Amino acid sequence: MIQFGIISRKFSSSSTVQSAIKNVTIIGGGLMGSGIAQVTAQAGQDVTLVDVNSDVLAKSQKSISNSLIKISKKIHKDNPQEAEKFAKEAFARIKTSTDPVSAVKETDLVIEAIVENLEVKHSLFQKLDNAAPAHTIFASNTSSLSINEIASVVKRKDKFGGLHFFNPVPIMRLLEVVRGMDTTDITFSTMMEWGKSVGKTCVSCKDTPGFIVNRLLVPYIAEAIRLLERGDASARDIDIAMKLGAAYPMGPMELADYVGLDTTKFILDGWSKKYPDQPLFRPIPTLNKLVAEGKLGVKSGEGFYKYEKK
Ligand SMILES: C[C@H](O)CC(=O)SCCNC(=O)CCNC(=O)[C@H](O)C(C)(C)COP(=O)(O)OP(=O)(O)OC[C@H]1O[C@@H](n2cnc3c(N)ncnc32)[C@H](O)[C@@H]1OP(=O)(O)O
Ligand SMILES: NC(=O)c1ccc[n+]([C@@H]2O[C@H](COP(=O)([O-])OP(=O)(O)OC[C@H]3O[C@@H](n4cnc5c(N)ncnc54)[C@H](O)[C@@H]3O)[C@@H](O)[C@H]2O)c1
Repeated sequence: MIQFGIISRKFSSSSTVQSAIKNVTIIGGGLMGSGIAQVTAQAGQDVTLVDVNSDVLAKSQKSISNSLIKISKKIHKDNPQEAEKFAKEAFARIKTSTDPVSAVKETDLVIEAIVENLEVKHSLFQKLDNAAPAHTIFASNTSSLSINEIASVVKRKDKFGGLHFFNPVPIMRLLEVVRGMDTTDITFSTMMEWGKSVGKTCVSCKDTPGFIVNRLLVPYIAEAIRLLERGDASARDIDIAMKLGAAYPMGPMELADYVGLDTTKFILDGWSKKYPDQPLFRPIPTLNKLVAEGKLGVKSGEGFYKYEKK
């Protein structure tokens, strides 16, 4: 049975966070950014969700609205009016924008959830560093890049860290909070407290490839794709095996489709370039072919499986 951290937790942020973080800007309105915006708004904080693509923002607003309706019915299961009010109020706390620079002018925390590419993240953070107030904390939701390398282009390295959420953000209860080499104690504790304030259980990890979860999960997914590639078992049988034999909620092929095959490929490509001697990180022709064909998993309607387009 899935347990909702957000339900069992009272929506009272700790006093430190209440005074430090009132206004949060999420850059990247895709799969992860929309979920992060939602949980932040559910916790009573004001959010600006930014994407360069206004169509993405429209799609995100729709998915946030649907998700909020489901979640609010669970939180207020005996009170439909309260449920409707909760969903409405949370939705109203989320503004959208296509301009990252103006969106960070009055924010306390920026969480970046754009494409998994170091150069693109650098270019964004350089612009934001000049535009955001001095007190603003910057965090990246990167799956696989080094927090120190992302932070290398900003002046506020002491106010930079990793906040790594899991998909689907409104449901998954974990948040990995990552300290860079220059992250100060106050920045780190504010990030931990903020994570708790949005209903997540926080674990901390050094700035090491994949932090905790992805260092274990990505090689596992990669090995599953290699098993398929060798013709040892079908995608369906690999998934059934891991669900029924290891009690995983999704099999590795389903999970790769869910995470996004492009994101999975970006992670492996980055790691194999950086650690060429590690066989677990080597590129996988089957994965590369699917991505080249635009088969990115659930979000594109096809990956290892076919999906109804949303
Ligand atoms: C790569 C990155 O850096 C890191 C990562 O994110 S790695 C990926 C981590 N995520 C995972 O491993 C996810 C594994 N999968 C799961 O936990 C589950 O399959 C799942 C929670 C996604 C879906 O659960 P499942 O029982 O299979 O399906 P489903 O019945 O559709 O959903 C369960 C409940 O969650 C709800 N739900 C699912 N997604 C939701 C969302 N986004 N918002 C609100 N509710 C949602 C459903 O409505 C359903 O509610 P119900 O029980 O009241 O009907
Ligand atoms: N997919 C997952 O399961 C998952 C889980 C945890 C972390 N992450 C990480 O989160 C980040 C986002 O992943 P996602 O799956 O949400 O990707 P996504 O492709 O769904 O969304 C990324 C969004 O960023 C937007 N974007 C790109 N450049 C931008 C810019 N300069 N300014 C503003 N918006 C910009 C794109 O238009 C797109 O909508 C990546 O770093 C990824 O590694 C992904």
